[in-house]
Amino acid sequence: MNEGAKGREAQRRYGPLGRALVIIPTFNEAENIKKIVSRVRAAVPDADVLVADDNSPDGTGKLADELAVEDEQVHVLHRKGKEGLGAAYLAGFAWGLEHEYGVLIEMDADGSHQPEELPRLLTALKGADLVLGSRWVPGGRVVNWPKYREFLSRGGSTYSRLLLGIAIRDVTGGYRAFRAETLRGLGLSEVASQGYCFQVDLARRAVAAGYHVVEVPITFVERELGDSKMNRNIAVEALWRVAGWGLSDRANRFRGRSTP
Ligand SMILES: Nc1nc2c(ncn2[C@@H]2O[C@H](COP(=O)(O)OP(=O)(O)O[C@H]3O[C@H](CO)[C@@H](O)[C@H](O)[C@@H]3O)[C@@H](O)[C@H]2O)c(=O)[nH]1
Repeated sequence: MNEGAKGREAQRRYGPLGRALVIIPTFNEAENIKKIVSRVRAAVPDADVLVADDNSPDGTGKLADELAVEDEQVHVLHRKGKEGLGAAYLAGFAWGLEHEYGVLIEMDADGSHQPEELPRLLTALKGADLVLGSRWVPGGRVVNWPKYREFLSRGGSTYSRLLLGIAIRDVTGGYRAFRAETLRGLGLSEVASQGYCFQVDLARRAVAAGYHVVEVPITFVERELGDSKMNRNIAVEALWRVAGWGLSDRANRFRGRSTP
C-alpha cells in the first residue's frame, strides 16, 4: 500500500485524528502494569500501548514483554536505566512519531489516571491541538491524595502559572493527549527537563507556539500499589527550571522574540 492509501485507510479506521498510542512510562510498576494495560485496551480498543520502561529492577519490563507477546497492540521500549520521566516520554514520543501515530497520549502506570476517561480526552482533541486532563478545573478532583501532595501539586501549578504567565490550571498533570503535529511543533530536541517539570515545559511550549490547549476535568485517584517516584530532586529541579523559564520567556517577549 502506498503512503496516500495507508493514510486513507488509517482515517477510515481511526477517524480524522489517526491511530492513537498510549505511552505509559514505568519504573518499578510490576504490581500495576498488567492491570493498567488491560484497562486501556478495554477502554480504547483501537489504540496501541507503548510501555517505556527504565530497566525496572522489579521486572516491570519483563511483564510488559509478556503482554506484548499476547497482544500485538502492546509494545515495549526498554531503556537502559532510570533517566527520569521526561527522558522516558521523549523516547516514547520519538517511537510513536516514527511509527506514524496521529495521537500520542501520556498516562501514569499506577491507576491514578482513569483509562475510562480516555474517550473524553480524545473527543476533546477533535477541537484542540493539545488536551490536558485537569484536576483543578471545575469537575476535576483528586481521590485519596494526601493533603501535602495536593498542596504541592496545586502550589506547583500556581507557581508555574504565575512565573510563566500561562492560563492553565493543571500545568503539572501527566494525563494528556497530543496531536502528532502538535508534538512536532514543540521543539522536543531542545527539551532538557528530566523530572515532573517536563510536563510544565511541554505546556509552556505549546502555549508559546500558539496551539489551542484545552483542559478537561479528570478524577485523579491515588495509587493503591507501589510507590510514587516523587522526591526532593524532582521538586528542586522544578523550582529552578520554572524560575529560569519565567525569566527567559519574559526577556524574549521584551525583545519581541517568540518563546521559548
Ligand atoms: N520510565 C520511567 N518512568 C518513570 C520515572 N519516574 C516516574 N516514572 C513513571 O511515571 C509515572 C508517574 O510517576 P509517579 O511517581 O507515580 O507520579 P506521582 O507522584 O503520582 O505523580 C503525579 O505528579 C506527576 C508530576 O506532576 C504527574 O506527571 C502525575 O500525573 C501525577 O500527577 C509512573 O508510571 C512511574 O512509574 C522514570 O524515571 N522513568
